[in-house]
Amino acid sequence: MEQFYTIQGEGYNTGRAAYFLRLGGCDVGCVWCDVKESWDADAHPRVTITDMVAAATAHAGRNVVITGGEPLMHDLTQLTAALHAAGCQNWIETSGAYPLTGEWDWICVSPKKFKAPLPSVLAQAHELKIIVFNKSDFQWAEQHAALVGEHTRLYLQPEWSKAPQMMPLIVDYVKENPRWQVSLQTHKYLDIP
Ligand SMILES: C[S@@+](CC[C@H](N)C(=O)[O-])C[C@H]1O[C@@H](n2cnc3c(N)ncnc32)[C@H](O)[C@@H]1O
Ligand SMILES: Nc1nc2[nH]cc(C(=O)O)c2c(=O)[nH]1
Ligand code: SF4
Ligand SMILES: [Mg+2]
Repeated sequence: MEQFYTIQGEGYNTGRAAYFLRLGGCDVGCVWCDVKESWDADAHPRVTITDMVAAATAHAGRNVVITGGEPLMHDLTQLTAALHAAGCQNWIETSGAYPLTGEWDWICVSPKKFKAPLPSVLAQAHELKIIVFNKSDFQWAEQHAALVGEHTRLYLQPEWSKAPQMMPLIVDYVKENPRWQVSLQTHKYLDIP
């Protein structure tokens, strides 16, 4: 759908330069999704793997974030192998609703109520990033934290439109439950892609 070189705004790798490949297509249907224009894969031009790798390696950075849309609706075996061959670190942003394909250096799973994450994907997550839209999401977060590995980093990120109301609750929750960390969509505050 789109490609851009920016700073990873969210989660564990916040602040690091990364080239983003946003793949079209998602059927998860989050009511608050901030890229609904990604949902229809056919609305976007097709780009070859060769062109994606060339674009991703045309900058100084070698971190690549594959996101979407839901990137795991595509078989990512060939794309991630080509990126690795070109010297890239492959990071994914996924809801976990589809089986994991591809070779990954960092897996961020952000599970959704609208389409359940697969236990096999949760088990491989380096990072669990829960979007907090209302108070009940803390309990929901704990249910998913029980399904990830013992070393998985745990993040609570406010849904953007609810951040003013949810942020005080997230701050209190993290102070009481310090195995969780705060994640903010810092790129939105910085007004960068
Ligand atoms: C647009 S999604 C694409 C990747 C994948 N479909 C997913 O949901 O993880 C990228 C990240 O943005 C988060 N996100 C989407 N809309 C958001 C919103 N309104 N507020 C906060 N985070 C949001 C998602 O939870 C996910 O972690
Ligand atoms: N800067 C920046 N960081 C991000 N981290 C995850 C994003 C995404 O939409 O997947 C995203 C994004 O859209 N921009
Ligand atoms: S899974 Fe990701 S891309 Fe799909 S609707 Fe939800 S936030 Fe948007
Ligand atoms: Mg985004």
